[in-house]
Amino acid sequence: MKKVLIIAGFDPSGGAGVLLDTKVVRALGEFAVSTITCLTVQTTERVYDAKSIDPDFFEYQLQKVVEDIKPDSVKIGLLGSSEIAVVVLKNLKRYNLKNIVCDPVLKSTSGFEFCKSEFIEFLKYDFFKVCDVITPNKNEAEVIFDVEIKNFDEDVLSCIQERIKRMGIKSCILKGGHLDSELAEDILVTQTEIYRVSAKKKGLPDDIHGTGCAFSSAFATFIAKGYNMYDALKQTKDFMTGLINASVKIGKGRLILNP
Ligand SMILES: Nc1ncnc2c1ncn2[C@@H]1O[C@H](COP(=O)(O)OP(=O)(O)O)[C@@H](O)[C@H]1O
Ligand SMILES: Cc1ncc(COP(=O)(O)OP(=O)(O)O)c(N)n1
Repeated sequence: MKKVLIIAGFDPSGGAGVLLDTKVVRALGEFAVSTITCLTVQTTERVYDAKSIDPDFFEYQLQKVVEDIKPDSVKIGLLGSSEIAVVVLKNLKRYNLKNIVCDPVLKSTSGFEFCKSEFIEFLKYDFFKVCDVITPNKNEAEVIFDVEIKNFDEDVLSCIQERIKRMGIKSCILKGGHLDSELAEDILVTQTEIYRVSAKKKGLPDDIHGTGCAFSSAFATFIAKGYNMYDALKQTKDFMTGLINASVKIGKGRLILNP
């Protein structure tokens, strides 16, 4: 059995964060171990607050689990503070962890700002370099690459490809859930290739909660299974389409995924 290390935040409603991530890994037949970076007060309607775990305590948690269980891939979700991000970066290097998939969660769809500007600079110029792939949505990609995105046209993609080379980022999957289009298109941009997958969009762009968390966990699981990036993306897209089509309403707010 493959092991996927989840480094992410806690959403008590189960619609995002480690509760969803671990369900995704399990649904794909592999084993998730999880470390929690921060706690949120959150429902299917919105994020109310977030509080980081003490960085030393978080590091203790991470080191002990990694010394016990060697992961086949790592999914990084909400980091929540520069202090936690510094600890994660230090330990990714220290334990020489491989197959690192980072979902750069900056702001919730309901508008809650998870991080400050100096934290974003740290991610851009120090953290992303050690990741094998980052998976920003439209809004995150605009902040990370300093480019306005109305759609994924050739000009936008070549601009992003040029920036990932300049910033030393190995590869990036641009997620198109928030674009105003009939298709939900996701694009893998490496330093040399551009590869697209798409599916029909269900409902309105922001109707479903947790899609970014599920996407990055599924992708990390397919990488742990040994798929290359292109096949992992195809598999992830099929898995996501099934999950999204079966999304459920369990609270007063957005639909959630139930892997
Ligand atoms: N309404 C939708 N219909 C179909 N696919 C969607 C929909 N919303 C998001 N997706 C897909 O879910 C995944 C996560 O994308 P996105 O919602 O953009 O990320 P995030 O949750 O980080 O904002 C992508 O594969 C995207 O194409
Ligand atoms: C604890 C926690 N982690 C991540 C998110 C963001 O979830 P995501 O799937 O990226 O996007 P939205 O559901 O906000 O559209 C979160 N809300 N909480």
